Amino acid sequence: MAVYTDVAADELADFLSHFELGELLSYKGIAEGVENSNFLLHTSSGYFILTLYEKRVARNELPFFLGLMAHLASRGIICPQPLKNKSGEALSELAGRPAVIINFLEGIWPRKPNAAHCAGVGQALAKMHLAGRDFAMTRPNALSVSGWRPLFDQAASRADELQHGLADFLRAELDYLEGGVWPKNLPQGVIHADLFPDNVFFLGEKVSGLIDFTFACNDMLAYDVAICLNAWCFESDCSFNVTKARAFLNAYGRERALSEAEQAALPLLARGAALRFLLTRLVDFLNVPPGALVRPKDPLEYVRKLRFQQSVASMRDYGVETSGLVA
Ligand SMILES: Nc1ncnc2c1ncn2[C@@H]1O[C@H](COP(=O)(O)OP(=O)(O)OP(=O)(O)O)[C@@H](O)[C@H]1O
Ligand SMILES: N[C@@H](CCO)C(=O)O
Repeated sequence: MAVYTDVAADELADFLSHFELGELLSYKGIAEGVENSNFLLHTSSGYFILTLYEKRVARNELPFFLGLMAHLASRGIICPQPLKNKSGEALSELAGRPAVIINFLEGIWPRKPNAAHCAGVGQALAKMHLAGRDFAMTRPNALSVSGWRPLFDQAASRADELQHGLADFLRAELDYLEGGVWPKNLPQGVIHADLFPDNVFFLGEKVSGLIDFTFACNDMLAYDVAICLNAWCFESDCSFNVTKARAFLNAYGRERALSEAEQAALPLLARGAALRFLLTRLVDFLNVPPGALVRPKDPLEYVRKLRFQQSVASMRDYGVETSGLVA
């Protein structure tokens, strides 16, 4: 459960008195997520989500996330909307943390995504990329290549506690990706940067909403595709599923065709994406704050995914003939 910061009932009731949300009936910490503290609120007006932003989120970045959610919604993307308090502000403070209340989205995230879910997320991701084109604010990706070495340095001395040789494996991959191979001239835009299954809600096999824009930023659009390829197209034993990859990539390509350069770069971007999540998971695994209610995610899952991506030569290994996707 991700609750790093506890909130007392009287403190919450006082906070809610600044909103037009009626009376607090009950609230509970949400048993999912690893980044921020989330609570489900039940008030006399309905259900809402309260997020207290934690370590990886700087307060001055919150207007970007909140503005993006409003922008995407105005372009037809279903995502939570921040609620304004009686003073007209969406961002306030609770228990010493930046705090936002958002509306509750219907749907559930898929515990075992199938090919239809993968197609759904492919289409939704491309639509989000298109909808983000005219969003005026920008935020650099703090967790792109230059952000990985500091994570590695935090974890290197203890990495082998998880797996013998892990520190050397990570160092070699980092040296490679930092060594000038990372693409520079691919199409850029607003990316979600964390569109894992637990951030995509479905009603049946239809996407009903995207959540958690905490890592959204400006970066290569194909990097977002690579993140999803890793997050959606492997089985629980970490074997790659070409049927899911084909469904995901083709659905993405029908909304926004990947250029030849993007396709050529995808295996490399997927290596980088695997390393990025491996590193944050490793740091989190080794540094669970005392008293926090959180279930850290498995770093070794991403070792296996990274090894697979290191073996990929081209889009064919993802089960896709390039012609259908080229811009
Ligand atoms: N708008 C919403 N409507 C319904 N449920 C929500 C909403 N926002 C969050 N949740 C619930 O809270 C959980 C955690 O939310 P979220 O993914 O934003 O947290 P996080 O700590 O930032 O997670 P992550 O580890 O994915 O970065 C979600 O899996 C979902 O169950
Ligand atoms: N989606 C991330 C956690 C949130 O950043 C992971 O699975 O490692």
